[in-house]
This record gives sequence, structure tokens and C-alpha cells, in this order.
Amino acid sequence: MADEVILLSVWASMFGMRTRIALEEKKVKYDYREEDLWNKSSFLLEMNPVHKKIPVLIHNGKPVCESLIQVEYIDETWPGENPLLPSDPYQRAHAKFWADFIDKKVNVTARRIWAIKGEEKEASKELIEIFKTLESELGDKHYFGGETFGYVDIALIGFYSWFGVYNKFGNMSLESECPELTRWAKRCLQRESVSKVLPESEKVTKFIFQRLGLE
Ligand SMILES: N[C@@H](CCC(=O)N[C@@H](CSO)C(=O)NCC(=O)O)C(=O)O
Repeated sequence: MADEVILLSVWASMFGMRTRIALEEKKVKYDYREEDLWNKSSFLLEMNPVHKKIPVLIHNGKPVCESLIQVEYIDETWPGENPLLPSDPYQRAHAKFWADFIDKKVNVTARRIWAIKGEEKEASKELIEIFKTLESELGDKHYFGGETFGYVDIALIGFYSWFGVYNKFGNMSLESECPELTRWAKRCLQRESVSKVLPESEKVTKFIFQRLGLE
């Protein structure tokens, strides 16, 4: 029987983008279903009763929750094309460290720029520092894992589509503050798996302005 793969997500979610990019990298056919987080479907609530969040990957009826876990699951389940995680245990641990750093630091800080009034300035400074830490980890490598696009790149790249939001609310230019990271993001966007999934920055910005009643 052919695999049934369903992905519940939201087009603007940097977490959902991770799973979509991984599926595209592996050339896995999947049924994409857009969720409305202000009116969650019963299917989402059934498939992710603990967190009630997207993305949720449902493979032959079995839900896999949490985007980084989904990326690893996809890598293990469809091992043929484009390995996403290193096979060497130490390199694997190193990749997971940086994906964990991204999960612990980036969204929680970036969100404060646009979602919490009065925190824009402080949070913007902190986000730039976080991105500079990632720039030094990247160094002169093409991708975080070296020559091949992989797990840490997938963990981070979705946030690039939100740079417009962070710049607007933080009154800054992340592209100028973090030129190496910007060059890396544009390199990732040359991959079809990324260009097919990442929304235009302007579309995300318009979406947030509408959600916040600013236009
Ligand atoms: N650690 C998780 C985060 C998912 C998440 O925050 N999803 C958000 C939308 S994206 O910001 C979500 O589903 N929010 C709905 C809610 O909080 O009720 C992951 O990596 O999958």
C-alpha cells in the first residue's frame, strides 16, 4: 500500500516550513492541509491533543508532532534522497545542538519584537546577537553542516521569511546587521524545496499587520 502522508500546518509558520522542506527534499508526496489557528479543526485536536499546535505530520494514520522530530522522522523513514542529518554520531549531536539553540532562542526573542509592545528595541538587539552567534557557527561554510543542505538549515531558514516583520517592528535591517546569514538564506532559497515553501516576506508582513489590526 502506498504511504498516506498528511501535513497539517499554516503557510506562515516557520515551524511548518521545516516539515514541508524536509518532505520536498525527500520527494515525498503529501496532502497539505491549511489550518485556521483561530478555529482549529477537530482533526488537528485529535492528532495533537497534547499541544494542539501545528505542524502535525500524519503518516498512514499515525501522528508525529513537533517540527524537529518530524524532520528527523522524515529523514529516517525516507532515507534514500538527500540525507538531512549526519550519520556520524558526533556530527549528529552537533547538528541537534544548533537546532535546539534555534528553538530555544530565536522564536521566543523574535516574537517579542512584534507581539509585545515596548519590547521591540531590547528584543531586536537580542535577536541580532542570536543571529550573530549563528553567523559565527556558520563561518565560511556553505551550509551549517558544511557542503550539503541539512537539518540546521531547515531548522532556521523559515525565519528568513519573517525578516520583514522583525525589521518593520524592530526598526532595523537584519540584512545589514547579519550579511553572512542573509547570504546563506539566499543560497538556501536557490533550492527548490525552500523556494517552493517559503512565502514572500511582504506576504508575511501584510498578514501580521492585518492580524494586529494595523491596516
Ligand atoms: N515546537 C513546536 C512549535 C509549533 C508552534 O508553535 N506552532 C504554532 C504556529 S507557528 O507559530 C501553533 O500551532 N500555535 C497554535 C497555538 O499555540 O494554539 C514545533 O516546532 O512544531
